[in-house]
Amino acid sequence: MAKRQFKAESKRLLDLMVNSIYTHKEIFLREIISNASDACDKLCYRGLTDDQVGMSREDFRIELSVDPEARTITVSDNGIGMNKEDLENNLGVIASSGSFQFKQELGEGAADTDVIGQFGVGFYSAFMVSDRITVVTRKFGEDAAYRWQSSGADGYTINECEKEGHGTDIIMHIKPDAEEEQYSEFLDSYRLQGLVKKYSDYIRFPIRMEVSKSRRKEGSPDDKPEYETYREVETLNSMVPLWQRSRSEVSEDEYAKFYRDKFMDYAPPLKVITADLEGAVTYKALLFIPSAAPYDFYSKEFEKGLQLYSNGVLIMDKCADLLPEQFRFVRGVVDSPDLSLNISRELLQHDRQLKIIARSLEKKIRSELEKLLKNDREEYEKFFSIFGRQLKYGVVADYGANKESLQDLLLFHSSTQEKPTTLAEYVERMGEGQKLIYYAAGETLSAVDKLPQTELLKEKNYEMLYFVDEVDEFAIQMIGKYQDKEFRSVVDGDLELEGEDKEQEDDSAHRETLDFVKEALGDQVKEVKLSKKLKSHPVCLTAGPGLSFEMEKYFAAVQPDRPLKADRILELNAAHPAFEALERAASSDPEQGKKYARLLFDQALLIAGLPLEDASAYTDFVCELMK
Ligand SMILES: Nc1ncnc2c1ncn2[C@@H]1O[C@H](COP(=O)(O)OP(=O)(O)OP(=O)(O)O)[C@@H](O)[C@H]1O
Repeated sequence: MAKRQFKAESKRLLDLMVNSIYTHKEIFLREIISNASDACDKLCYRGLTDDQVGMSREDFRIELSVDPEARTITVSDNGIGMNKEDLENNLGVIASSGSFQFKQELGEGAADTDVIGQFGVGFYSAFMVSDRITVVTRKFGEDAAYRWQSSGADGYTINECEKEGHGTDIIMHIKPDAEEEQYSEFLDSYRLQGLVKKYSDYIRFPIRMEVSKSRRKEGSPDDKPEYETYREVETLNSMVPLWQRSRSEVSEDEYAKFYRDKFMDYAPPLKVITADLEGAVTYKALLFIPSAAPYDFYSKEFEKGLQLYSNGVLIMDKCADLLPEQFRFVRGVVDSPDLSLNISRELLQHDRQLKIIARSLEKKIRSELEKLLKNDREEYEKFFSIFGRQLKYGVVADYGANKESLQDLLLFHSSTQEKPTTLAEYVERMGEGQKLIYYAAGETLSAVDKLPQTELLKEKNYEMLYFVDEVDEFAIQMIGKYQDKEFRSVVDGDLELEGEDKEQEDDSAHRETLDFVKEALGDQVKEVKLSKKLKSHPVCLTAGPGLSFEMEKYFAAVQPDRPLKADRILELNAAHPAFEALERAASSDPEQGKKYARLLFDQALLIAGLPLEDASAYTDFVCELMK
């Protein structure tokens, strides 16, 4: 038969196929196997209403064979098969193929390789690894069989031939090795087995291949065992995906094994989440919260994402769009029959469906965490110690778009509680007169606990949240108010305690001293005032509203070339002997008074964990006092 030409557009798609980058080429097997599975499905479906078929689900199979000498890989199925007309219509027209339409939507030259890597491109992907493809096929219920052959863009031929039984053999003639592309690797049966496991493990018909195995020779002595290789047909795929089975049928051990194998984790997951939705979109999801953070979790290198399947066939290994940032630690799989390997059905529609799935997963994960918090506090605390920081980042991200949905999942250390507390629990413990939610931030719990600014609140038995994560203050500022209660930094803010005001009057009694200190320190401090918070300590530093010291430290670390500086307000304890000494020196020996002012300021910087401007001058002066 004369050679027939592909439609003009088809040639362009073939070009795209052949020139795609190498790492994506391995998906050809997935595509060919998916087609074989579809063909089995079609006949199986017909068998439901047509007695002639005489086959049930168990009778279908897909066979994979490889001939390294002839350089061929063959995928055979006993599905519906094709007649001449089908071959013309299905394998002669690539223009209807999904990736082609997609490429047209994107415009010339756009993201070619990603299209191929992430989505199905159908039968023609076999040309990425083959220089010739032969299809031998016989349609169910018909006598004639046909051989379709093509070497790519220059067209194809169809001839009648012999074939026993219905179904299709796809014979791929693998390209010779090129400089950078070792096509021969696909002729290695281990490599093919690996590809089936990776992409087609959940195809619901057995994918069988004759494989080499080794066994001990019968009768060989124990002390000198001899081995022989033999060939055996093996089913390569596990067929039933765990996520298709209902939760009650699967043991925790099975989930744990699946998780470890699939996500290469040595530890079992902290929590298993299953979701099964039918409606506007239908999907099943099997998600895991790991019991340890991957080493690169809080770095830019970490890639979030869920494995995306369409009816058991892997479409994307890490689909980032399915996971919101705050839950980026979740691993797992999502399978939706609504997503096709073929992206032809308008990419936009896919996008919309992905979004619906993502939104539904977000809700599901959140409600599972809420349940865990409510029902198994210990386990939740464990979870929070590993991934809590990510939830706080989630509060801050996107200008606080998710703060309401996340705020009740947060835990903080508390000055009065042994275990971390939620905001709701804190508010419930608040006394009648307490208007604000107090917090203190610092580098470690013990450093925060020793901050002089916490003295007064401790004395009055007020509870404080202790922040030691750099993101804590940002998260709290983003939340703004919780149950109508404002947050107030013990370190930086006015505590607004009842009966505080009279101390304010005393300021005037020491006005001269305070002005003296301000003048001595100049622009280094914004204000010098008497403290309402200090009890036994002589001095502390506060930042006032806005940027806090912990935020200043954060910015110094992440953008050292553009540091942001918090205001420095020096608070002095008028009841402390050090203040009295300062006051005396200020009037009798101003030079000495200036040194005292500097000394107290440096001490305040040290307590706040801020760098001293001149550390050696500070130590010199302390030594001088010791003389
Ligand atoms: N093994 C097979 N048995 C029967 N028909 C087949 C087989 N392989 C391919 N076909 C036919 O050829 C058509 C084209 O296949 P192709 O893989 O290019 O696209 P598709 O399967 O429709 O979409 P996708 O891009 O999702 O794979 C199929 O729709 C099917 O009708």
